[in-house]
Amino acid sequence: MTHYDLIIIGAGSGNSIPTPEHDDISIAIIEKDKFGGTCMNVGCIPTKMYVYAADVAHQTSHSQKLGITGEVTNVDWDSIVDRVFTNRIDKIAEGGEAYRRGDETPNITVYDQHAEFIGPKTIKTGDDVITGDEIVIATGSRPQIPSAIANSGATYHTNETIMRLPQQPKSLAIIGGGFIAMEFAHVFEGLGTDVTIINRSETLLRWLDKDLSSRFNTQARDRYNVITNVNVQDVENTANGGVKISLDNDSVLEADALLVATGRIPNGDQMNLESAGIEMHEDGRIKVDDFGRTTAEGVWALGDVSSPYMLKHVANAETKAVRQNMLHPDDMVPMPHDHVPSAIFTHPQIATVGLTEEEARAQNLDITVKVQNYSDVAYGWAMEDHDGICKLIADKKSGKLLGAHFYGPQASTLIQQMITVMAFDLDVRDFAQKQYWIHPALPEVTENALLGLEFDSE
Ligand SMILES: Cc1cc2nc3c(=O)[nH]c(=O)nc-3n(C[C@H](O)[C@H](O)[C@H](O)COP(=O)(O)OP(=O)(O)OC[C@H]3O[C@@H](n4cnc5c(N)ncnc54)[C@H](O)[C@@H]3O)c2cc1C
Ligand SMILES: NC(=O)c1ccc[n+]([C@@H]2O[C@H](COP(=O)([O-])OP(=O)(O)OC[C@H]3O[C@@H](n4cnc5c(N)ncnc54)[C@H](O)[C@@H]3O)[C@@H](O)[C@H]2O)c1
Repeated sequence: MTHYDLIIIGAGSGNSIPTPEHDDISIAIIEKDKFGGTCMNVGCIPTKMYVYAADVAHQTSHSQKLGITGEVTNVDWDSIVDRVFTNRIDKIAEGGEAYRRGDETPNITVYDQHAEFIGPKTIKTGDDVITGDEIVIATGSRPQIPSAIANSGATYHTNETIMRLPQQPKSLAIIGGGFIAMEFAHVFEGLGTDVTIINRSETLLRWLDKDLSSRFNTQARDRYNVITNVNVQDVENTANGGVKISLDNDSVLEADALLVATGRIPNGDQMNLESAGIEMHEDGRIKVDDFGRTTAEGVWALGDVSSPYMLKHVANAETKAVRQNMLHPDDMVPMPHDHVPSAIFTHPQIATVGLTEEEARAQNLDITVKVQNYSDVAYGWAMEDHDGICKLIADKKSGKLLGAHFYGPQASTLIQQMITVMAFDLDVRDFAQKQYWIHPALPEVTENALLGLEFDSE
């Protein structure tokens, strides 16, 4: 049995824990799959590389409003897969593992089998049993598959396989109406696949502010075949290599491929945590306190396996906090969960931070709300954009921003200023007035939205 000063389970965000400050301690990193984890290998980064290709293809074939007639005459799926994986992602994952196994980090030992606890601070991985003074659990999450699909025996894909299909499907059925479903719907339709979205509830992206979700649902229904208020009852493989999907409204549809995007479950349930005194919430997340400590002394958790937010920027921020808290127990920082933003890289982009109008009203807050159209500013005219909006919600008395929601081109970039306003607790009246706004750039939509808020003191 080998003992380490620190054991890290999971080389997604966990691989960023060791810094030069750890050079003098012995560390084990246990990663059963690829270094880089979900974000690098099957999540944020490759999906956005596909999204970018889809953005370009979509814009090419939708430029008539600019007086340009474009046509996408060929999508070379193999070259897209190569660009993303062979030429970039796979090399980075391999390089990351080689670095940790190599001479530059001699204090680090890599194990490559599944890890589970067999007692307090004691882990079995493959044939090895190792112990650690401190342990960080950063084992992420995995796709959740509805039992009707899992038990059907039919072929289905998740984010882990869909981007590496041997060829682009002519038709794709997607189950789910959340982040992953909407990003892949755009990717595949943008590249020329017929996309059908099958959703359990009426509304896609239903947690969005209503002004955004209603726009999105209208646009999605124009672009995709959207079937809502249904559950999948059964799936069968067809003779031609596709799938036949039976729904509980008695309809049946066929597609070349099926993507399941119905949420993710934290991986703590696969780690025999009880044997180590590590407790979980009912929803499967490992319980951690404000500083990332689990219920077992010396054991920490971060990222999707424990966080209320399954987002990479949150996992990164939690990694920094846990690193600080392990190294400096007298100067601990709380897990950073204030004003967590997110962006959905579908078409159009959607980005959001803080409260929706519905949430603010449910809390009886005294609010001022402004919805500003992209089409009200000069750059919106340049883009001929008729759908984009910036919606801001602020406290009527204090001038503090409570929520910001962008729907349209560059939403994920435009929102950054509003994240800054919230993080630094700025008064939006000052923020609008006391800086230049480049003319005629797209942030003028934010400037105008800010100027349109009505405060009590005015
Ligand atoms: C398709 C998709 C797109 C996404 N896009 C975005 C985005 O655009 N922006 C964003 O902010 N977030 C995005 N996310 C979410 C983001 O990927 C995750 O929040 C983030 O990767 C979580 O990091 P983590 O370190 O907690 O887990 P992971 O990166 O999943 O790392 C966990 C690692 O632990 C390993 N592991 C698990 N169990 C064990 C075990 N028992 N023993 C040994 N090793 C184990 C796994 O193999 C994995 O490598 C996306 C997710 C998906 C699925
Ligand atoms: N751009 C980003 O930041 C990004 C992109 C992708 C994923 N993510 C992260 O990954 C997480 C997982 O993404 P996701 O899209 O799988 O989850 P999600 O929670 O966003 O959406 C899940 C969808 O599946 C539906 N659903 C759940 N169970 C179902 C069932 N049994 N049958 C039918 N439908 C069902 C839900 O109603 C919902 O529409 C996200 O919540 C997000 O945190 C982030």
